[in-house]
Amino acid sequence: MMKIIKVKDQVEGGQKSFEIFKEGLANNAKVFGLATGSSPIKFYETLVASDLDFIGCTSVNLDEYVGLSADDDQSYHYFMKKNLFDKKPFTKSYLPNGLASDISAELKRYDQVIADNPVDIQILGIGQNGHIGFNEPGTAFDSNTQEVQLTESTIKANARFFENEADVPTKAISMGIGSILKAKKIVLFAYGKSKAEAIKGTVEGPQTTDVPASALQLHDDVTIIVDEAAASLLSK
Ligand SMILES: N[C@@H]1[C@@H](O)[C@H](O)[C@@H](COP(=O)(O)O)O[C@@H]1O
Repeated sequence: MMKIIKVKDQVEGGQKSFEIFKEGLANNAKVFGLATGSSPIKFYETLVASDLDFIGCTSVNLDEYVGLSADDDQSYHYFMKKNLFDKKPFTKSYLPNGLASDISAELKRYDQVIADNPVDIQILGIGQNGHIGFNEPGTAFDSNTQEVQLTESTIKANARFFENEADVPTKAISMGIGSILKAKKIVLFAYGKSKAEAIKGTVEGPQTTDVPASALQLHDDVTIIVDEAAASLLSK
């Protein structure tokens, strides 16, 4: 089932998802699936300002760029440290290793991490083309962790975080859609007009690999937090 929560802005969206995390912790959730990008930033700020703590908990992130080290300030490792882990550490935090010399061994390792740490609550953003994690259009709904070639549109969209578009890595390691769907509960954020088409496809479109997030229709506990612009193409 998909539940849509319309919010006025990212601050309100952050508060709504904070309530979901808080309730999850109170109900013994231990493993949190985390995401990067701009959409969860206000949510992380809310967590940081709160008195919740994640000692005894585990985090598992969705993805990492290939070729960036954990201390590169464009890496997702760095993003998570800066926005959350430095202030609210988890007892154990996992991300794919973007510098792994043996990528296929790294994919296996990460699948094992996911199998050993079943996610209670998964946070997601969404790409303009409907990607979740870095699962671009065409990705099978039952996919495991994989190395992905980023599409031109994703590289362009993410170029805003880099000095030059040429600096954006062209590959990433991403948890698969099948793995994402195994989370008990999923919370997806989408803000702004550039996400409206993707949200329409996710919620009202057919289940199609052309819109990776439409796979979420297969899950029974998805909350979609949207602002007015991102919700603007929904029929209700
Ligand atoms: N791999 C990330 C996704 O996990 C994220 O959802 C997406 C949207 O980012 P933003 O929230 O900044 O729009 O960007 C990247 O591609």
